[in-house]
Amino acid sequence: MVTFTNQPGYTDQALIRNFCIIAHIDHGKSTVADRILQLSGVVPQREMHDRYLDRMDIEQERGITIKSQAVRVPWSKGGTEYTLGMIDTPGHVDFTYEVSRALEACEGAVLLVDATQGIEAQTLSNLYMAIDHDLTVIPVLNKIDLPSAEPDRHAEELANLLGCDSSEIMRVSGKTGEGVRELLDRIVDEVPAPSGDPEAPARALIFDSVYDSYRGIVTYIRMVDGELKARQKIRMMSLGTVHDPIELGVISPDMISTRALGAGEVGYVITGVKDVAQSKVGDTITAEADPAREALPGYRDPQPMVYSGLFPIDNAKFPELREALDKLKLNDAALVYEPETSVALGFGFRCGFLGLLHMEIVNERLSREFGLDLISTAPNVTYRVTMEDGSQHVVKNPSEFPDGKIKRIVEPLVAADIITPKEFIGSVMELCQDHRGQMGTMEYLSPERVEMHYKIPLAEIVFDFFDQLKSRTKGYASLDYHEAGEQSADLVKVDILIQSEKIDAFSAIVHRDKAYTYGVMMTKKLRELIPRQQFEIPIQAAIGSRIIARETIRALRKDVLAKCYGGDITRKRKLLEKQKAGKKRMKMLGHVEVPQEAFIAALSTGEAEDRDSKDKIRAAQKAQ
Ligand SMILES: Nc1nc2c(ncn2[C@@H]2O[C@H](COP(=O)(O)OP(=O)(O)OP(=O)(O)O)[C@@H](O)[C@H]2O)c(=O)[nH]1
Repeated sequence: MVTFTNQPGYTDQALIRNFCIIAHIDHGKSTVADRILQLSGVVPQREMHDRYLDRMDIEQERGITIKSQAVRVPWSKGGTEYTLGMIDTPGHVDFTYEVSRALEACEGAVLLVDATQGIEAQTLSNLYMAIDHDLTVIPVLNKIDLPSAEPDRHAEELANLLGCDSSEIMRVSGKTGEGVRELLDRIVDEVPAPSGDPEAPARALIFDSVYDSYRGIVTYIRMVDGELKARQKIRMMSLGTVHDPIELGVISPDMISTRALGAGEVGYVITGVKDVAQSKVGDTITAEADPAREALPGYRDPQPMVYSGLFPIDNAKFPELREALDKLKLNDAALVYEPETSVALGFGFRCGFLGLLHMEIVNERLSREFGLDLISTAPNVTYRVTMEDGSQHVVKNPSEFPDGKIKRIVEPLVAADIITPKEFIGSVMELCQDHRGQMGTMEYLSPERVEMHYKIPLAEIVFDFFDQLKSRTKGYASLDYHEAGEQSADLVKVDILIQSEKIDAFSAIVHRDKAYTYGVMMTKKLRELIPRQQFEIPIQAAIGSRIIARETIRALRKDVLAKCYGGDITRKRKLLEKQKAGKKRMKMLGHVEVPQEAFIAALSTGEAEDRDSKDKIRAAQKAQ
């Protein structure tokens, strides 16, 4: 086993191969990475566990990769010791931005395809990204140990796509390790060594960072030119700040400090700085003594696809939420946020995410890593509204939806690529039509499978589209999408009123055709969730001043006649009249407190969470 501790300087650039593993979700990237770690000896047998590089608990529990992980592994071929910089990337469409940053740090990409499934939507999108970055692509079929694998068929499919011979497609099993040794040899042979200038002033690209509560910000870098030495002042080029690094090193698979990092190497820098504003993904690090003139191109900021409000359940925790978001942002460059206030939920942040899974993961990380209990409002996309008077509004939140005469509302569109077995073409078309999709072209990838292209409003795709696609195609279809302009649409804002009071957290912008369904769904949900009071509570859904749905929570009534055994009818009537008048007065004065659990349940889309919150509310009611 080779260790890098106390390595005097840096590795010879000609012996470095930096590559990433890219694939559709679940095609086995992390499993193949495990075998590479094992074969190269960087992780001893007794410490090995499945998906070693998925270091977060959420990743292990869900079995998906969320963060790219860079690790250095030694590999010897023909008596020469090479240094491989390997990056395991996520496969889900929400984390494409992670993949694009990883590609920037590599010269080669191993494109894995599950030999039982063949090419899927993210296989294509990741391949195109790798080609865009001029990377050498090594195509590999994985899971060849499975009895249902059809390596010959899928090798043909992949060869057609890449325009190569099917004999060039490698075959491996991440499970048994078969073929992985040959894959590493091929990486050494085919992936070019980094081409930076070792003599030039130092330039290193920050491709990721993380907040460590003991050491402060840990910055992951790819050295492009020159070298950085430990204890030499460094400068962040876009921020202009100068730091004394307290440690430089490589990850193999844990952090190992080195005396220097040279051109082509992937490693980390710790400056001891705890202020999160001092580190920016995409920035260039240079040496203060001999600074580079020009920064590296960096990254394009990702555009959030969906927005949602995040509010601490305990409003006093607002400053903690701000701090947590600042720290999380270091490790999740795609997260954006700005302060927001809601009448119903208090102070919070309007956050932008790349999709619903991203939103779910951020929520979960805030709760696990920072111990925050949060309510998130229903997600929505960004709209542009033009008024009759010519004024323009960008609406990221239903509460920003302008009152008055609207001339035009524009919504974002995505180009969706769906790959499906041909027997499901009809169901996919139907689903896309239900979601206001416009069909584009359709291509056969093989006689059995087609790729369909659609333009669909983003708002239609981010919510339940993927689940429905999976259920209609028995799990066989895959989806990828990217931004594709805008279109005008007939959208309205639906408000929810409880006791005639508008509850801002429940407002939503929806297509006019779906306004009624939303109104009915929300009012019904709230009727079940809000505890009964001494008076009757109307729950209404409205577009402007027009009510489109209504539910009523009946009043709790005391049996005022309980003590009247027999007796005079007029006496009973009097008691009932008195009760009625009392209820009327209460209704006018009464204020409905919507319990926090009701907010959480009403705003969640998951059935299970719904049930859970309903149970909690019932238990609370019982306890009263
Ligand atoms: N039989 C068999 N199963 C495999 C092989 N490679 C991966 N798997 C299984 O396939 C599933 C997905 O593997 P992962 O390595 O988590 O896939 P991934 O591509 O890293 O997934 P994401 O990072 O979430 O995109 C796991 O249950 C693995 O055990 C293989 O070669 N053979």
